[in-house]
Parts: sequence; C-alpha cells; structure tokens
Amino acid sequence: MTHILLVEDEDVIREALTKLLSKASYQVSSAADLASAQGLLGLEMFDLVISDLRLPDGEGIELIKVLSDTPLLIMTSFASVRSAVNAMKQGAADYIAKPFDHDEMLLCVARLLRQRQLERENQQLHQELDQRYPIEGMVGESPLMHQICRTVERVAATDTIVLIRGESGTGKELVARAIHKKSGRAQAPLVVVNCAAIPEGLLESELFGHEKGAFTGALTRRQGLVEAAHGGTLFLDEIGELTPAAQSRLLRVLQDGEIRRVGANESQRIDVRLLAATHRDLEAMVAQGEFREDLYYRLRVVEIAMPALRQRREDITPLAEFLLDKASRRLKSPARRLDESAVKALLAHHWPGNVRELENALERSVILADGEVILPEHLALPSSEAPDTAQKTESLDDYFRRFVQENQLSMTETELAQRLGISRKALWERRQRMGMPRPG
Ligand SMILES: Nc1ncnc2c1ncn2[C@@H]1O[C@H](COP(=O)(O)OP(=O)(O)OP(=O)(O)O)[C@@H](O)[C@H]1O
Repeated sequence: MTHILLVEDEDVIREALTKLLSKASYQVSSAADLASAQGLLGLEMFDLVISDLRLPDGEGIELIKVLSDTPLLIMTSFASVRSAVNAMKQGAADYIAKPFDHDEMLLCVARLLRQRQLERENQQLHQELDQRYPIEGMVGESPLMHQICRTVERVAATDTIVLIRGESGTGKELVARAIHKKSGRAQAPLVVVNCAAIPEGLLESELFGHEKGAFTGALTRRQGLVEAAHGGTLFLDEIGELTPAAQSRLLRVLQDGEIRRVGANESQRIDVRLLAATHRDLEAMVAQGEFREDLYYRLRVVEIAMPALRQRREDITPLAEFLLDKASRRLKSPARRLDESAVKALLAHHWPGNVRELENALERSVILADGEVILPEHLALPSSEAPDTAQKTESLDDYFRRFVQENQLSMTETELAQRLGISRKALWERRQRMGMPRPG
C-alpha cells in the first residue's frame, strides 16, 4: 500500500487530509512538527511526504535533507507562494496553495506518485542495462563484442590514438563516443568530423582553420575543428578521405602537439586525443601512395576491428529488441514485439549495411505495423536474399551490384540507400567507384 507522511500543525487540516487520503486508499502517518516528522522518516519508508511550509519548529522544506528519492509536496498559503517557489528550487517536487479543494490535492498526489513510479522503473531499467551492457547504448552478447567492450574500457583510461575499422554501420562512431565518454576528457568536447562529408577543397581549412586572406574568400580568421577539440577528443571518421595536405598537417599535430592554421606562419600548442575510423583498406592506400605511411603507423597504435553483423549472428536478436524499443520510443508509438517469424527473417538476412540497416528495418516495421506484433512483411527486407546458398560467400561489392541492379528501377536512390544501410552520398560514391552510374 502506498504510504504517505503528512506534516501539518493545524489539527483540523491534518485530520481532514488524513481522512481524505485514507479514503483514497493511501496509508497515512502524520506529524504535527518537523522534529516528529524527522523521527518518523528515520523509522519508516514513505512513498510521498506532504508538508506544510511553516511549521512550529522550522520550515517543511528542511525535510528534503533527510529524504533521498521520496518526493516532497509543500503546502503553502497564497501569501507565501514566493517561498513555495524557493522550496521547489531547493528540491521539493511540487507545491499546492491553500486553500485547495480535495480533488486538486488528490490529483496532485496521484501525479507525484506516478512520476516517482516512472523514475524508479527507469532507474531499474538503466541498472539492468548497465549490468547487461557495460557500455551505454552498446548492445552485444557475442564474444567479439565482449572483447570490444573490454578494449574500450582499457583504452578509454589512456590518451592513446585508436583506429576503429570496420564496414559501414558496424558501430564505429558508437565506439568512439564510448571511449570519449569513459575517458578523463569526458567533460571536454568530443568533436566528430566526417572527412568524407567535407568537400575536398575545404577540408584543410575546415579542420585546421585559416588566417584572414589565406585564400580567396577567407575574409576573417577562423578556428578549425581540430582546435575546437582542444582539451577533449577529436574523432575523424572516414580518415582515408583526408587529402595529402590535410594528412601532413594532422601528422604534425600528432608528432609535435602543434597546429598551424592555413596561411599562418606560427604554430600553436594543442592538446587533443585522436580517434579515427575508416572502412577503407588503408594498407592498400599506403601501397598505392594515397595515404602517408608515417601517418598510418601513428594511427594504428591500437586498432579496434568492428565485426560485421553477419559475423556475430547471436547479436541480431538482442540488438533487434533494443533497436525496436528505441524506434518505438522515438516515433512515440506503443511498445511492439517481434513475432517468431520476424526473428527468423532477421536471423536469415545477410545485413550488408550492418547495424544501421537493422535499425532502419526496425524503424520501418514500427511505421508499417498496425498492431503490437511485428511480422516479416513489416520489416520489408530485400527479397533477393538467399543466405543459405552460395551467396554466403558473395563479396559485399557483388551483393551491392546485384541489389542495385535488381532494385534501382523500382526504388528511389534514398530508398536504395536506406535498404543498403548507407547514406545517399555513400551510394553515389560506390556507384562511381563500381562504374554503375544511376540510370537516366
Ligand atoms: N552495438 C550496438 N548497439 C546498439 N546500437 C548500435 C550498435 N552498433 C551500432 N549501433 C547503431 O547503429 C547505427 C550505426 O552505427 P555507427 O554510426 O556507429 O556506425 P559506423 O560504423 O560509424 O557507420 P559509418 O561507417 O557509416 O559512419 C547507429 O545508430 C548506432 O547507434
């Protein structure tokens, strides 16, 4: 039974309120002053404390010091609404001005109790998640993911450069964020830069900043993104896309801890921790002279290789449940549940777009499903899949080529990219690289 402590010095009000709350099926204990209330709080657990602001031996708000997460509702007279507001600033959950009618009081009590219940459930859920998944928001029960979590914990405590490798959508950025969050730099900024998203001509000045007049259009002096990460962490995603000039400047930052803006003669000291990610074959890029070898060796002090989702199938179900819940919350839809047939379809899929593709499929299912249960048709996975055949050994490029050829006439580029779990830009780039331009 919900237990309420009522603290009120006026006998008539205390008795009337006790009657009202008891009638509403709450268990009520009462006290007429601060000292007896404090005594009761030391002896029993309460779900809510309702207290008058002015008590003979002090202010009701003082009870906040002995309450941990029990909400405190302050009763106050109209004349002292200002002090009620102050009470809220000190941590009271709400206040109610006297005289109040009975319904008003009951509604207020019900709302505070519901709020507390939700907070408790939330806390419990977080505790369970923390126990199951030590890195916030990173779900994975496979030995491969456990190993990655251990590495994240270990490298987070250091200032080491970490190179995170893996196919698109495997969670490289998530790992970078986890390392920053668990590091001593967590209170300082994490600056995330997707090198592939910055036009080549702007890359150097965006990253390293420029002096006024450094190039046409440089009307003012500007700080770069590397400088913005001073004291914190810089995450360079798609580091394989850095131009040779940007590679040289970055090497200088790593070697000497100095940064020089484009067009500047002087360097300045900088303190950043670098995390980098790529889905590209940096060794091949070094061999072809596209990536500086010295930078490559600096980057790979610690490497984290993110496994493709198809290499850790035991993660598919827990990830799907987590992402379904996340999508339902985001889309403010009621909770959904995966039918067994949908789980089977998820387990059978090849997941070329990895966790991002899974996330998109589940979001789609939340939108398409009418009821509580998610069926395979709501996931709308590409039908061309036949994972138990020779396609198991099909390379990603072959899969991409086949998927695009089969679906490009019936889908828009956005749909194609979504189904493949990549961005539109990545789809365009891959089309160029593979000589498969978009049909006119
Ligand atoms: N282990 C995981 N648990 C929960 N969510 C995950 C996990 N891995 C990835 N995700 C989610 O999948 C999506 C893609 O992840 P992320 O952006 O980190 O991948 P990426 O490898 O950096 O992709 P890209 O190379 O395309 O930038 C994100 O929404 C991320 O939150």
